[in-house]
Amino acid sequence: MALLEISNLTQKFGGLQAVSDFNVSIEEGSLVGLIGPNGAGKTTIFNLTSGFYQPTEGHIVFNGRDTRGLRPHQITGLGIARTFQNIRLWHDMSVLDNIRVSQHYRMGYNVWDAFLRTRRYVEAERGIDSIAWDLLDAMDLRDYANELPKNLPYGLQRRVEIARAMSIRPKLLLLDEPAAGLNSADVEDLIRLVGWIHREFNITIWMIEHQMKVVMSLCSEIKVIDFGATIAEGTPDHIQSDPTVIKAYLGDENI
Ligand SMILES: Nc1ncnc2c1ncn2[C@@H]1O[C@H](COP(=O)(O)OP(=O)(O)OP(=O)(O)O)[C@@H](O)[C@H]1O
Repeated sequence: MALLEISNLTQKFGGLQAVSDFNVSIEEGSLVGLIGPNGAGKTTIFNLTSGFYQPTEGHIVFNGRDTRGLRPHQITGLGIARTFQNIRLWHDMSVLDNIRVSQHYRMGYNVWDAFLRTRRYVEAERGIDSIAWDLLDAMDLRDYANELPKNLPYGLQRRVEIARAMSIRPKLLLLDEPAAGLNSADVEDLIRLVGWIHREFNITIWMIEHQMKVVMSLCSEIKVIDFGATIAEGTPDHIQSDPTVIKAYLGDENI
């Protein structure tokens, strides 16, 4: 059984059909790309998968469970973490606190435990700290633990955002254009980082990306959409030479 099974997914915004009968089956442990021209519906598919929108039609089944009706934090609880096209960090909290805070949804203590500083509270907080420091070490961020993200270069902010997503120990990591806004050295770092995370944590990754270099170096399979519908799928080599894909990106006159 696939880890993520999306069938007949359709999303309408008023008269606009942003996603149209979209299907995908993502196997556990794979690293899969989702590409397509601007406005093709990629982020909408991620927003549906992570519970930000409820689909007009269709089903999203994650780890055997239909996610319809679940709120984003419940979907996070099932093991889906994501990053955003425009980095979303708490810029006035330290890097360490950004990573700590995302784990609180599963802290296992209530407000009275926190108020009375019970053993349950102290142990849960210790666990959160230890995961956060382990991740900072693993992702070469320890030196920046006490910095505010807004004071870091963009490439490091992206790294912090990925570390924060990883702090919930997801089964599936959704990366929405992780290379957006990065310079070429940072793109190389990102390729290394995502490849390393995939291997080290044996995690399933689904990635939207415009930079072909990133997609082609990392993904074993790619799905291409245009106007909300799948137009091609296959290996990077197959996709690169598919005339339908070239036409979608460049228009008829360039073929
Ligand atoms: N909340 C919304 N309300 C209305 N229309 C929306 C909404 N979200 C997305 N759309 C529209 O749906 C279409 C698909 O948008 P989406 O952001 O999913 O595309 P995308 O493939 O991620 O594009 P890009 O590569 O530029 O990020 C676009 O026409 C967009 O304007």
